[in-house]
Amino acid sequence: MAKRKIAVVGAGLIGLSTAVYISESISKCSVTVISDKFTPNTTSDVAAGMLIPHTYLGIPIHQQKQWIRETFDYLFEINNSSEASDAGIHLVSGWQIFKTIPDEVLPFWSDVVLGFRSMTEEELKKFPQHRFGQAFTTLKCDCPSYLLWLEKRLKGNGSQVYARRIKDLWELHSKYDIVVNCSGIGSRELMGDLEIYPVRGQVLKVNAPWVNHFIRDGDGLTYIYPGIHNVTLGGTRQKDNWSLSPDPRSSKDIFDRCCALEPSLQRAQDIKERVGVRPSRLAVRLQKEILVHDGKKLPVVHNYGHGSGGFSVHRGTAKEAARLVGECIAALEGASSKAKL
Ligand SMILES: Cc1cc2nc3c(=O)[nH]c(=O)nc-3n(C[C@H](O)[C@H](O)[C@H](O)COP(=O)(O)OP(=O)(O)OC[C@H]3O[C@@H](n4cnc5c(N)ncnc54)[C@H](O)[C@@H]3O)c2cc1C
Ligand SMILES: O=C(O)CCC(=O)C(=O)O
Repeated sequence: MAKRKIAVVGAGLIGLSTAVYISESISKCSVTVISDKFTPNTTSDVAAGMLIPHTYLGIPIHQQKQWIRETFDYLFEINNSSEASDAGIHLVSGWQIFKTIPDEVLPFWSDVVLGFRSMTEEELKKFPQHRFGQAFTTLKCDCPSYLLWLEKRLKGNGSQVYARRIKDLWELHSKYDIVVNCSGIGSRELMGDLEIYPVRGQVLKVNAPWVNHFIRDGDGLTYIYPGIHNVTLGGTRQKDNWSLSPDPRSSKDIFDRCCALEPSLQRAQDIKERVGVRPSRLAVRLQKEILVHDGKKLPVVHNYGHGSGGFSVHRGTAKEAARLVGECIAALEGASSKAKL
């Protein structure tokens, strides 16, 4: 049986992790990643890389929890292997703090991360403006390192990677049997999907190696995430804003908010501004679609719209996309056997 040719459009966290999952789990296919941008120039490169879930209002909680758990387990295995440093994966402990007691004292993902508990009164003394807090250990990655690691894995198993902008997925029809669309915010134009919208995020990457614990304000706007090479200070969430230029006023505001939580950051050095546009959608679009032109068909699997939580669920959504690709291959095999009869 001939190998089925799969094109994956997009080389962010979602495209590369989906391509890796397909190439490592489906034997009867060859995988090619096609993208107009690669690391270090994708939204995924800007991500803080914290496994800290964001709720998708349009997806059942049990489904989201499964994606988070699959992602946590996968990254935890990398963390415990000799690949950890190359992949940029590490564990990090810290606090999520709240000015008022949240509705969800025990979030649905509390048994996925490690050692989840309420903060003690003693711990809360460090944050006089906050009344409640949660302490836990989760996984974090240095996203540019992880993207390079995923790309290396792909090339190592014989997959191809090409730079090209796709105007219409149908362009890929003559060369590929199945297309997997992981174009993130690019799907707004590529698919004409107006349900996906940009949410601009600005962060600072600073040198402050003495900061070892993460601190996240429960409102999701202010966070301090220590990583391997730097500490990420966030952030902003600006709906319908496409600007990739850093805004100096936002940088000052971020810095001041983070210093209010961790005053030692006043001594931080080498401050760099980074901006990304989150591909936000009520629900991740994870589904099959058959494109039809002049009686010819092209099966497409969509995997885009991960918003603020792409890193936290990427392995789970990659697995689901690969399952849908498997269904497309089975349908193509069924159609070609019927044609031979
Ligand atoms: C400031 C910030 C901090 C964040 N922190 C976290 C975090 O800590 N934890 C977390 O879980 N998530 C975080 N996120 C969210 C996370 O970054 C996204 O969910 C994730 O990066 C989305 O990945 P993606 O691959 O879909 O998109 P992208 O990284 O944007 O990749 C899309 C790819 O598709 C390509 N493409 C698009 N259109 C076309 C086309 N027409 N032809 C060819 N190629 C095309 C692009 O070039 C690109 O390679 C953060 C986001 C921001 C902005
Ligand atoms: O929300 C967080 O705490 C992690 C960073 C993030 O996901 C974001 O800024 O979108």
